[in-house]
Amino acid sequence: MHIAVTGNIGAGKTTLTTMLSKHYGWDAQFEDVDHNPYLEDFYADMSKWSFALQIYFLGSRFKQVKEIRESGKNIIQDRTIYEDAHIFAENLNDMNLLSDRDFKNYEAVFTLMKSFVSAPDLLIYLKSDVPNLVKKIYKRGREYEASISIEYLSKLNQKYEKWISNYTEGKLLIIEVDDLDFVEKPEDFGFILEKIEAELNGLF
Ligand SMILES: Nc1ncnc2c1ncn2[C@@H]1O[C@H](COP(=O)(O)OP(=O)(O)O)[C@@H](O)[C@H]1O
Ligand SMILES: Nc1ncnc2c1ncn2[C@H]1C[C@H](O)[C@@H](COP(=O)(O)O)O1
Repeated sequence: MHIAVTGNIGAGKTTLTTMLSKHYGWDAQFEDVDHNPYLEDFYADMSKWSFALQIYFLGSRFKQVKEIRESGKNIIQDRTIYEDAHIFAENLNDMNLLSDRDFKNYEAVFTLMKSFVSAPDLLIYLKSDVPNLVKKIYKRGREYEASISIEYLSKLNQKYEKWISNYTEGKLLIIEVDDLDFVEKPEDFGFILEKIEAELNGLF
């Protein structure tokens, strides 16, 4: 079984992925953030580094897709390859931080890769509003993310809403996380587990 957790920066994907992986004993796959050679430079100068960063994330996410296909294990994945293309790359192009020429080049590679990608059995979307995202990004305290603007987060949120409302590739569970503290409150984590198990009824 392949479950993926999706959502904007700071929504709680990594935290929930870690908790679910421990709870169910599933393998977890995380984004390449700490060893990412472009992320810090990207936040310092988005226009200069956007193409290099997108290609890097695309490659690392495709490697994960391949591992998921080959492992035959139950896996929970922190963010999907779809988000790189439909949320981040598209938004950078809209904001003129990724040129049309580079975006077309990127899309051609993504389209090729997509034919090898299977959708997760369940996609869990952590929906959050921008003030809460800002709070959580601040709480996490990665220095290079201090430059993330409200405008950038809002545009990403709009892209998420559009993408999720058209998502038909597999089962989808939307969880509004702003009033949930699944880190400190076991009952909030229990609420999420109940929702997941209802969606996966029969597969457990
Ligand atoms: N529901 C929640 N309640 C309380 N704190 C949370 C919640 N979700 C995430 N956090 C905290 O917010 C920060 C960002 O969460 P993280 O899992 O890194 O988000 P993401 O992977 O989506 O960017 C972390 O410090 C995490 O502990
Ligand atoms: N495809 C991407 N383009 C730009 N930035 C990205 C992409 N994928 C992830 N990121 C950034 C956003 C955050 O700063 C870090 C980690 O993501 P998070 O949502 O906090 O798990 O990488």
